Amino acid sequence: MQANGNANQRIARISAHLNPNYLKMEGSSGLQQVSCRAKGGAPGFKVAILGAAGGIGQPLAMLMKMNPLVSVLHLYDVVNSPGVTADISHMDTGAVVRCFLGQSQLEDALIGMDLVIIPAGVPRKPGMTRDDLFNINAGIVKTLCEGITKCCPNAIVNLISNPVNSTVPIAAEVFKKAGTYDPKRLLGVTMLVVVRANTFVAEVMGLDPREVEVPVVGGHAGVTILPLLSQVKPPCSFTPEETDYLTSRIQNGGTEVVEAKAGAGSATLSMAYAAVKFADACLRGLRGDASVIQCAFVASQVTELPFFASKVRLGRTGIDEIYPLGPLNEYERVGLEKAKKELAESIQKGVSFIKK
Ligand SMILES: NC(=O)C1=CN([C@@H]2O[C@H](COP(=O)(O)OP(=O)(O)OC[C@H]3O[C@@H](n4cnc5c(N)ncnc54)[C@H](O)[C@@H]3O)[C@@H](O)[C@H]2O)C=CC1
Ligand SMILES: O=C([O-])CC(=O)C(=O)O
Repeated sequence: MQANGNANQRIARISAHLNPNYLKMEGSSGLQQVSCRAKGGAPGFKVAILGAAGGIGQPLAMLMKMNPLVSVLHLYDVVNSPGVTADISHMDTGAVVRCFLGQSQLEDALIGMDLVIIPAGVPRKPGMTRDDLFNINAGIVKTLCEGITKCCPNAIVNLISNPVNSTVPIAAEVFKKAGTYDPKRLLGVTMLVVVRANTFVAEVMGLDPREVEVPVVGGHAGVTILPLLSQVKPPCSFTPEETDYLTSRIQNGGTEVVEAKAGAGSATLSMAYAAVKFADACLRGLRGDASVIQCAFVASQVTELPFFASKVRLGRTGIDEIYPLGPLNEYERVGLEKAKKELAESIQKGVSFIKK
């Protein structure tokens, strides 16, 4: 009897994580009892996704469940996280998946996390800029970051919500206010523009995109996105027409998807791919792998601006090193000045949102 009692308690505990309403549901199947005897995940990192039921959140959750470095995956949203969690939890990979629904469960979702990925917030519709999302997404990011300060102040934060050029400064100010700010652990995710740049350059040059590396610096909106085509690996030389075409296509890749989706949102699938590529790099850094380098929008002294995207080396405590921009050609120097002007305003807007 005692053994059955313990087993039932285990069933209830595990099932409650999958679906907070489970305890109010009728019956429990034999299959659920068997699953309760499982060990509960391989060794690895604990990752939370905030906004896990969204267009990015769902494929991102699926791909993180497939990542062997993840042992525990917390899926938090203000709607629909039970369905997403139930679905993903059936995948026969190592990570244990747990559901968190609504503001009252935010802190539980965050306790003990090593990495928090934030794709929460509204996406663009045709005709909008990323900055048009500020009014809604700034408040969402502020609330989520307040939760991080309380529950996992040492977690690495990957911030996806737009406008990244302002939401990263917002997050930094929230952390500063709480006394938990560590600039090495806060990273704005600009990986998607790198992924696009690799793809578009490969198309033009007839290369395999997996073998192309384009550094993209600056920020994550319009002219603040600055691909450094003079530093592409393998070394490529572009005509002025190719340079114009590639720079413009990389800067407007997000808008290309927003227009193609015609009101149904912005990039979600390529973004989930990029977010996982970036999160995996952060986890490999945390594990102690050598030479894990990616571009990200971070607190920086590479320019006179307080935040800037450039190549960073990831390590056991987040960012280990931020690389200088390297030699720029005249085209890139002009682009850099334009990028800095717009970036300065977006950064200030984020800072003022918290300081006001
Ligand atoms: N950094 C980048 O490269 C990219 C950023 N984005 C941005 O990512 C964000 C999300 O995009 P999608 O997933 O397409 O939007 P979506 O609308 O499909 O999903 C957003 C999710 O956030 C949730 N959410 C809203 N308020 C929340 C809160 N307070 N706490 C937790 N979750 C909350 C919603 O319930 C929804 O499930 C947008 O701001 C978008 O602009 C999109 C693509 C690329
Ligand atoms: O364009 C958008 O609104 C979403 C985004 O940041 C991107 O796809 O790069």
